[in-house]
Formats: sequence, C-alpha cells, structure tokens
Amino acid sequence: MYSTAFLDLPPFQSAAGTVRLPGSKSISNRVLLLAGLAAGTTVVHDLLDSDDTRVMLTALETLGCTLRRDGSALHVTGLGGQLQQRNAKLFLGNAGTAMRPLTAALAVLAATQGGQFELSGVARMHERPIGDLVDALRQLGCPVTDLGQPGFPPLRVGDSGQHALHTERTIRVRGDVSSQFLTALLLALPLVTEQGPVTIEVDGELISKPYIDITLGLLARFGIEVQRSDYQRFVLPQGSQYKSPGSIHVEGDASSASYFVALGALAGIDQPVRIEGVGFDAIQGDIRFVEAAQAMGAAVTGGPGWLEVRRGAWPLKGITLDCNHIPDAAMTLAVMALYADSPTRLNNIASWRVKETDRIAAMATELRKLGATVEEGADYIVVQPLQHWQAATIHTYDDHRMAMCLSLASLNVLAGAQPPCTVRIEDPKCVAKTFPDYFDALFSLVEPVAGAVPVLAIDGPTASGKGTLATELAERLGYHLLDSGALYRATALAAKDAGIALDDGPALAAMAANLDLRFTGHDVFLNGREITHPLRLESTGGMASQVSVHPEVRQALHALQLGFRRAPGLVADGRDMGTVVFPDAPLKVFLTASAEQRAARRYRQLIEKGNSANIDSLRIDLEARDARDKNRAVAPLKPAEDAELLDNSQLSIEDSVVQVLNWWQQRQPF
Ligand SMILES: Nc1ncnc2c1ncn2[C@@H]1O[C@H](COP(=O)(O)OP(=O)(O)OP(=O)(O)O)[C@@H](O)[C@H]1O
Ligand SMILES: Nc1ccn([C@@H]2O[C@H](COP(=O)(O)O)[C@@H](O)[C@H]2O)c(=O)n1
Repeated sequence: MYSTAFLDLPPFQSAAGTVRLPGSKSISNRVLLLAGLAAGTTVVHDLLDSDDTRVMLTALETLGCTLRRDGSALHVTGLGGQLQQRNAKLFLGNAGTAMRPLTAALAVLAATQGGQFELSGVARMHERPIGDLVDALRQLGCPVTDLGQPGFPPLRVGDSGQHALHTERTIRVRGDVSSQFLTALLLALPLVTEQGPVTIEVDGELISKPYIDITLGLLARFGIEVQRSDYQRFVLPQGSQYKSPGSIHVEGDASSASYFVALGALAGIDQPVRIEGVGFDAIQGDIRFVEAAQAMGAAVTGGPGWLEVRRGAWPLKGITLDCNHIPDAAMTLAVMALYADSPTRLNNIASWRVKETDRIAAMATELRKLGATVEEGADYIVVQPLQHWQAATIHTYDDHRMAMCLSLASLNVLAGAQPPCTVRIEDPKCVAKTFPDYFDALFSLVEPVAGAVPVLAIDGPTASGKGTLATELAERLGYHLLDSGALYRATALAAKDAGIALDDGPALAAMAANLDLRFTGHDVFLNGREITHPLRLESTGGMASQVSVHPEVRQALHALQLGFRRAPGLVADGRDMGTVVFPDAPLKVFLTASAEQRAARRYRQLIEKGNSANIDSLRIDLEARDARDKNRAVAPLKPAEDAELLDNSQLSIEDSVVQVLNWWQQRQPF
C-alpha cells in the first residue's frame, strides 16, 4: 500500500495481464455480522482485508465473538443471538456497512436482553444519515439516543433496561436515501421473530435494489428465507434462527472490478485485461457495470468467477444511463466518459451525495481539474469528452473510489493528450477502505508511455549520504529504489567466491551478466546466500571500485539497472546515474560533503553497527576510492551537466530531503 502524501501516476499507454480481486466489501461485512449473530463457527474464505472489514472484526471481538485465522480463512464463532457484553463503545471508522447493521442488531439485542452500546465513527461518518433507520428502530420500541446531531451518528442504543418490542407492528423504513437501512433491519430482525413473523414495509422507491438481493441471498445461506413482495414488503418468518452454513466463500468485489473493466475497455489493445474473483455468476449488483461498459464500447467475455475485457469501440461511446442499480461502480463511468465521442449523462445518482464524500460535487471538481466540462445536478452528472488534457493534482476526499476511478485519467495519451499528462493522486492510502493493494495491481497491468517513468538520479562520492537520501526520497514518493553500488559490490563478492581476479574484466563481465541477485526488503541474496552484511563492508566497497573500472562490467550491469525503472517511478543512487544510465532523468542531484565530514559519518556508521574503525584510515580509503571512481576512463564520477549540486556538509538528512523534494516539485507540471 502507498502511504505517501501523494502518488504521481505517469502516463500509461496500454494494459494487459491478470488481476485477482480482493473480496467484496458488501458481502464480507454482511457475512461477518451474520456469522457473529449465529451460533457455532463459520469459516469465512477470501474475506476482504481492509479498513471497513477491520472495524467490523474489532466490533465483533469487542462483543464477545471469537475470531481465529487459519491461513486465508477466518473462523468466526458467533454469539448465538445472546449478548456476552452488555456495555461497549464501538468505533466504526467510515464503514457504512458496519455502522448501519450493527446499530440495528445491537439496538434489538440491547432492548430485549438489557444492554447499552455507543457507536461512533470518523467525522465524515457523523455526517452520513442514519435517521431513517433510527426512526424504524424507535417504532419497534428500541431506545436510541442521538449523541450528536439528530439523525446522524454517534448514537447510543439501549438504556440497560429490557423492553418488549412491538414486533406485531409493520415496521416502516424509507428506501430512497440508502438501501443499507433496509439491509440493517433485514439482518437484525430475525432476532425478534420468536412471537410471530416480522413485517417491514418500504416507504418511497427503494434505491440500490441489488444490494437488497445480496442481503436476502446471504440471509438464505444463514437459514433465513425472507418473503419479499416487489421490494416493498418483506416478511421474516416466525421462529427465524441464524444457522451457520459451516463455511462460506466471499466473491471478489464487483465494484472494484469496475476499474479493471474500464482499464480493459480503454487500454486492452492487443491483449485483454483478465479479472479473477468475480464473473457473470456474481451475486453483487455492481456486476451490471459490465453492461454499462459494453454500452460504452468494452468487449467483455467471462464465465463463473472471471471476466476478460478488451478495447471494443474506440473512442468509447457516450451514454445516458439510470445508475440507480450500480451506484458505486457508476463513478467509474464518469471517468470513462472523458474518453468518449459524445457526452455521458449519469442519472439517478442522488445517493452519491451521502457516501464517503459528496461524490457528485467531488467528481465534478476533480474532472474539471483535468480540463473536462462537467454539469452537475442534485441527482445527475454530465461529463463531456475531454480533448485538452491538463496534468492535475486529484484530491481524494478520504474516498477510496475517488482515488481508484481518477487513476484511470492516467491513460490520457490514448485520448490524444499531448504531451501525455501525469496525474497526481493525493492520499493514495485511502484505497485501504476496500482495496489496499489497488495501485500495485494497476502497475502490474499497465505499460507506461516510453520514457515516461520518472527517475530521480543521485550521484556523488563515497559516504556523502546518497543511499540515505535516496531511501528517504523513494519512501516519500512511493518510488522504487536502485542502489547501483550494491550491484558492483555484489559482483565483487561473487568474483571473490568464484576466484576471479579483480583485474580480469572479461571474466568479471561474463559473471556480472548472470548474477543471481535478489533484494528482499533490506536483505540481499547472492546465489541464494544472504550477503546483506558483507555487502556493506568498507572492504567490499573498495573491491567494487576496482571491479567498476572495467567497461565490460559496466555494460553487463547496464540492462539490469534499466530494469529498475518501473511505475510509478525510480530513485537511483550511484556514480553515473545521471551521466550514463538515466541521462533523461528529470532531476539529477550531485551530492557532496567534505572528506572530513564523510569520514566522520562513515566512522559513526560503522561504530553504531558494532564494527571497529579508524577514522584516519577510513579517510585515506575513501579518498583513494573517490580518486579511482573519478579518474576511470568509462563513466567516471562527475556531476551531469544539468545536475543540481548539493553540498550537505552542514545540512541534516531532513534538510537534504526537503531541498531535493523542492527541486522535484519545481519540475512537476502541477
Ligand atoms: N546530511 C547528513 N548529515 C549527517 N549524516 C548524514 C547525512 N547524510 C547521510 N548521513 C550519514 O552518513 C552515513 C553515510 O551515508 P550513506 O551510507 O547514505 O552514504 P552513501 O553516499 O550512500 O555511501 P556509499 O557511497 O559508500 O554507499 C550514514 O550513517 C548516514 O546516516
Ligand atoms: N553507479 C555506480 C555505483 C557504484 N559504483 C562503484 O561501486 C563502488 C561501491 O559503491 P557504493 O555506492 O555502494 O559505495 C563505488 O566506489 C564505485 O566504484 C559505480 O562505479 N557506479
């Protein structure tokens, strides 16, 4: 996951390959609640691991459910409808799929068994309506107290007393704001069917009906057959009891599939994008996004648990669509609309306004930053095709779907953007709500425009702090890291192992071309042997400098270094990053410090690691190494003509980082 402040997406020109989707959020949290209310143990396979499921799991544990992980399966032992804790405070983040059903279930349990629970979330959750559900629970006779603004969380359910509930009454609930209110009642009210059937009637037109189908389908898996008449009237039979199905599989998230369906439609030019985990047999309503994508031009094939998507019509075709049945996935259509031949109008999307953010306003604002013409209304949005693209910084409003949808703007070169534009996604970690590895999945499928993956090159003499600076910059930018010195060091170690003389250029080069070198986190392996410690020894640095004078060795390691240049970007440190290996790097830094400072730093570094060292001989060695690096015939150590010079003798590490990030930012189009 990218925990950086922002993530710059270079322009991409095609996509191909396979993505395995994480589990559906909607199914995961419903299954967890049902397993938590049922008696016995339910083994849940392929559960989504994300922010929203984590808050549900924490809540269930707080309430007394037992959770046990077994590889990718989760064993949930439920309460059997009996409260084990009568008093708890539950924090539910921004998870509507946890807040609404838990409010209903705990209101009913607290009222009938005596208990009191407080449910709260993040600030945005406290702006998301829940009043219609609270009204329905109060009709039933459940005590519910507003702890903030009436009609919104935080709430207290129960008052520690026991109450007879009016289950004989028909419970009325509004269906036109969020279908989660009805889902919450359907999941909770089997708890109070002992005396007779419980009837729920929906006031107004029910939105997002497919989500109700998921709820009814999962209730059936847990032994509860709800009688439904026209999505208006729902009857829970007398004596309903949650019965664990024993084991249950969570299918891939159909809303998350929408980004990859769109990717295939836009950029699956020679090869398809294959999506695994969700297919035409999906029980989630958002699978019908596929029909909308097809209407825009996507060529889709599929089967049970898989889809393959290629570009069909190009440019895409603008559409007008009532999106009531696919409220979440419909956001993806708004971004696909930029690549269409005519305007796209998405109707009946009022629910966007009460999601993680006001998604109609957010979508309109961010698409306009890219240059688009957008019209927004109370419950619709119209997006015009985009001809004159602009690089933009996309604000994501702590909304995972804003980040994932808008990432598709990085394919702008396909719509003729000249020059192709970089798209900056702010707060990329917001995708953790449903798809923590989204950007890794995206990068594994897309092919960047040639030369578009940016490189930040840092060269300089020994112990100037290149590695320290490069590591920090890579972390803050979310970029890959190339410690090119490590390749020369590993070559030297491999030569020592193989008994190859350090002046035998051709033999060293033949070996360097076939190095079996693996980087795993901070550890380095050569031919399967861990060399993390010997790699960093000063003596190895000295040998590396002898190895590196041979042009054949440098040539042999060249392609290996180029291979590190992968999306979203690279920070590379060494001696010739800016001059030879990445001459087109948009920022080259030549880092220096006085020999005295460098010897003192290296001395401290070695002592801190528990090695013995002598500062005078260290200085002699590093000056000798620098002299060899500067005076060799090929790729000598020197600043590139267009390098920024940074003498950090008097700078802290953080000062150096800030200075380089400033230079980096000055080169961005935002
Ligand atoms: N600006 C700085 N101020 C003080 N200490 C620094 C600074 N930059 C780096 N250091 C310290 O100097 C030591 C050497 O830094 P580092 O290993 O990053 O250098 P390097 O240039 O990558 O060396 P080499 O070329 O040998 O790989 C480290 O202990 C690091 O913490
Ligand atoms: N791009 C590079 C990187 C390193 N070298 C040589 O390797 C030696 C060790 O490098 P460290 O950065 O790990 O200390 C270095 O002294 C150079 O001789 C190189 O030539 N080119």
